[in-house]
Amino acid sequence: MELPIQMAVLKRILSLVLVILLGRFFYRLIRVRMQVRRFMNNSGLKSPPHSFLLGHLPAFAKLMTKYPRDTAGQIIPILLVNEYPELEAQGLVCMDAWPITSPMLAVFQPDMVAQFCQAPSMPKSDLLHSIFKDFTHCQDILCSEGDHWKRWRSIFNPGFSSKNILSFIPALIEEIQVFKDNLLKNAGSAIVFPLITPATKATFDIIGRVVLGTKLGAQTSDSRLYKALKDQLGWISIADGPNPFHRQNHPLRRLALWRNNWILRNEIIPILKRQMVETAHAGSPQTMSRLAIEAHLKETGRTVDSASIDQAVDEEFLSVTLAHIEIFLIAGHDTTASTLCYAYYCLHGNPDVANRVRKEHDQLLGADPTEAAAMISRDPSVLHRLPYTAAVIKEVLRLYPPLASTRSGSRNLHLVHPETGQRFATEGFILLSTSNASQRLPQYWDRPNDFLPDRWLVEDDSSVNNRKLAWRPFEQGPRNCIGQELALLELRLMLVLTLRELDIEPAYAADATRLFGEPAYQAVTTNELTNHPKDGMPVRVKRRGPTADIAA
Ligand code: HEM
Repeated sequence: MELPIQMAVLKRILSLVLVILLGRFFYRLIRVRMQVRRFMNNSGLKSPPHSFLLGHLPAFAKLMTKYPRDTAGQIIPILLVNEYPELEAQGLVCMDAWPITSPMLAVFQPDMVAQFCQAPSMPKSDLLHSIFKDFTHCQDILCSEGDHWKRWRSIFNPGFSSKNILSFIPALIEEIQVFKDNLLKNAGSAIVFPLITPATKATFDIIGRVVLGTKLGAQTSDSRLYKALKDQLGWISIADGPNPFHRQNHPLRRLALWRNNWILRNEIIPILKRQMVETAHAGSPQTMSRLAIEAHLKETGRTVDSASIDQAVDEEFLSVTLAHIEIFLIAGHDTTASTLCYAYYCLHGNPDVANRVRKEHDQLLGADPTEAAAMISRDPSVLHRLPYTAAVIKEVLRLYPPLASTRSGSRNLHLVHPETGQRFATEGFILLSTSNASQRLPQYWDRPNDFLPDRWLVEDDSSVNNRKLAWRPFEQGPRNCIGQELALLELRLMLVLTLRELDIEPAYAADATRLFGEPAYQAVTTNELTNHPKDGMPVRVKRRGPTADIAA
């Protein structure tokens, strides 16, 4: 008799839990939809059709029937503006995709972006915190705020200065040499492979040299650190709404996160401890780990030796430094890798530009490309004398920015359109700086969808001002990318050391899906946080002989 009674009680409890969950869901749904409706009515905002039950999801679903299904989410605002041209004049689009994500204001008018990214720089969004909370516990400078952020940013700023970065060049050359040799192994064969894989491993090894002063060996071995970090990226959530199918609800997620955190800690902390002992003898270049250690030893007035290290070391210092090393390793590799892939892609599609770039390299470094590495090692500052190559990279980042910044809206913040004076409340919204859109707006850019590096060499006033405002791949203001100098220099070096010896040809199928006419569109990529080229950019590699160089 007892069993049926217990079952009945269990059923009741389950029904109650279900009712509570559904109640919470519908309560939140009504609140979100009313907030969005109120916002649209009060601001007089034009919007795609908005359903009370499903928000903008039906409008997005209809829109996406015209485009590849895996188009990266950050492209949707520009597709919406193309679909509903009346939205462009507002400078922003409201996107209510709850319960997939919180409602967002995707802002593309550059002055309005400055109103929440520059003055003031609003706190980072809960979405960003939800991504990193189980990983770095948001103790790093990407996610943190206030005094904590200020203190750590000022510790690391000198490490990312131009001067310090130039002193890493010989180490970077070593890693790029491995990258080139790996590509050359496939040269001349019919092998097609996703370029993003070797590019990501190379940029990972490069950031390892800068951040930890250590060879991480992702390009040459089965690196545990690399594998754990990539696996971790797959598990950290990016849906902040109650989406039942998201990987954040996987029953083994916690275990996987714990395991990866454990591996990362065990790989990185011994390096930090070793460097704490050696720091008294450290010279230039200043790696990020050494900068953190020096700041800590200076503040505490301690010295440590190998005998006392395990007792002397401060747990809190270690965990915050670990969080920073992890965030630098993450932020510093796949953004640069996908930019590199797009650079080869754009150059292949624009042979005249590619020839001009090669000519610039010949003129600066001599006609023999095999001499370049030694010349640059002797005088790394030559990398600052490549204006056309620099313009190519800027143009690549204009067309294919790998990520967008998010901030929290607030009761105290209204965005004001500089021309119309229209005001928009921001409370309850994630604010998205939509660089994909602002960098392709026809009012800021001539022939916005064309790859035109020369636009960066024109000194005419109006276009210079437009460029300053609307080009935001690294965001602007106090929370801009700390690694931008490094990324730009690294990309220049990678092109200089490869472009005259290799032809990297995209190998998409003739009937591949396309966006804006391109098969290499930015696509949703499983287990990655930033925009990657579709299918990792399949390519074929050919070695360029001396004849090809002369012909160029
Ligand atoms: C092409 C390459 C890169 C691009 C396009 C890029 C883009 C960005 C953007 C848009 C932000 C602002 C994010 C936000 O507001 O939430 C950012 C921040 C950041 N980036 Fe990069 N990044 C690149 C390379 C790097 C590299 C090489 C590092 C080196 C470690 C790095 C480290 C960081 C860090 C630590 C922050 C947070 C800065 C702060 O809030 O104080 N990034 N990056």
